[in-house]
Amino acid sequence: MDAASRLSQLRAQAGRIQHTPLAKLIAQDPARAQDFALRVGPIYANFARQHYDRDALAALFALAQSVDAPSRLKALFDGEKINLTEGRSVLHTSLRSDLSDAPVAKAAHAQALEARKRMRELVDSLAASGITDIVSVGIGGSDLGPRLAVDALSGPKPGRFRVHFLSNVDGHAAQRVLAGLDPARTAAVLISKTFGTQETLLNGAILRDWLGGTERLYAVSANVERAAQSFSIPAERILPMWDWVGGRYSLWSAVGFPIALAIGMDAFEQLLDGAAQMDAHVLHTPAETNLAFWHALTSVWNRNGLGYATQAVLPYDERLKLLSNYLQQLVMESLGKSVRTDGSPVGVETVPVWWGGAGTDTQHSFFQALHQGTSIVPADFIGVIRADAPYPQNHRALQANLLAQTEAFANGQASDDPHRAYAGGRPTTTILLDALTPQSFGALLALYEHSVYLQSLVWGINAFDQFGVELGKQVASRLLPALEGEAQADDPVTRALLEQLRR
Ligand SMILES: O=P(O)(O)OC[C@H]1O[C@H](O)[C@H](O)[C@@H](O)[C@@H]1O
Repeated sequence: MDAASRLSQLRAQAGRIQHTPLAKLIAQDPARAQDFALRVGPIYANFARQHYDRDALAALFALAQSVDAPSRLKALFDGEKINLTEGRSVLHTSLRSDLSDAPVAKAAHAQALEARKRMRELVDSLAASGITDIVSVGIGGSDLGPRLAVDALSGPKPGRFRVHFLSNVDGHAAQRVLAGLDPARTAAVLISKTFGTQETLLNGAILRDWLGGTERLYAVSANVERAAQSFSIPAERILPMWDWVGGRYSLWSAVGFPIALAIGMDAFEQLLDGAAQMDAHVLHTPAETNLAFWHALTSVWNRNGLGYATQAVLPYDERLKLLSNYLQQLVMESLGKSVRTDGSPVGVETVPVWWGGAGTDTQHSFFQALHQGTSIVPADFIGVIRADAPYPQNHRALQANLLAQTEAFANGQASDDPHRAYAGGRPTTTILLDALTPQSFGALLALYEHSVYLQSLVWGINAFDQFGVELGKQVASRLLPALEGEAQADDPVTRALLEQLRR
């Protein structure tokens, strides 16, 4: 049976068990509490509270085999041009791992090591200077990963530098970031794969003028010439990236320069080691015991089997509060497609809307809807076993809440009063990190990356292009003159709005 038929049969599979309460599925097969769980290094994940059974899982693993998922994973690591619409290799794994003998992957790994050496030298030279603050200017993939990593991994003690992030083209963002900073003690890193992104070029110009010149300006780009020309930055202060790294997969490259400045180069390399550990697991482990396969197939089940339209990510750790922002780009920019790589319609639903936030705060905002709303929202709960904060009673309370929520979501609670009844049947995966370290954090992000790629294989879509974001950019550049002068817009509604904006 081909993948398309297997995919469309997931609905029938789901129909078989959809009306069996999740709590009953678990009670009928209590061994799933152990059997539906995996550990990979510092990460433990338990899928027992997903609304499937062993037969459904068998169908999902058969689906993965029918798209040759293991050999296509190898194709990614080997640097085959799997980004078909742009004719590119996709080698973010070569930034942290050396798992392939293919010459193109070997060459990419060598380039990555060389860039890392230069990055260490730049970190050291900045550390030896009088600079106290770094402003990282970038957006999308050139912002979200470093911003998350710095927030997650900066310890309670101040590091060598304070690292600030500037992404939004809204001038209030620049105003806020620069307030209180001293230009004489600040350096700026302009990060842009293309060096053609409007937001980054405008904010970069603000930084250059505010710093009073280009002396403390650094850049990271795949377009070194453009970076050098447009901002007069000398080559020794520009770190490279390459067209074989997608923006949303790039924090492992020199795009991670702000991470290395915030937590140190050694800790940055530990982050890469954690991702490398996950890479080796995902590449070398059979699907049935492979964490990325479990994660990806669970997402496909919730989307195409059960038909759930959104997915939440709920870290029970304040340090991971930006994870949902990061995953929104990783997952939704990668999988937000309606046509297959050959241009034909996908024929099934693809990416759900990803959203979330940190517990326990979110319990007091949107959890009501998750417990009793009419839409069922599958969720990844992420907890940390060992706390590093000095308040053990708070950590126990945090963990109790995580356990309580996932249990209540699954089991619900009957009541004669419909207002006080909980239907249950809300599926969750619980992911636990031994501790939040650069390694475990790197492994976690690599897990999500691989899960995204595996989902794209099942749907037959290209996870590595993002043409959908281009149209808005084109229209914006057409409309800019209309805001600056008298030019008119063709669209009648835009014209009416322009009249208001020009008042
Ligand atoms: O790194 P840059 O070239 O400046 O691109 C920054 C971002 O902008 C684009 O709109 C893409 O949608 C993102 O994938 C990319 O990460």
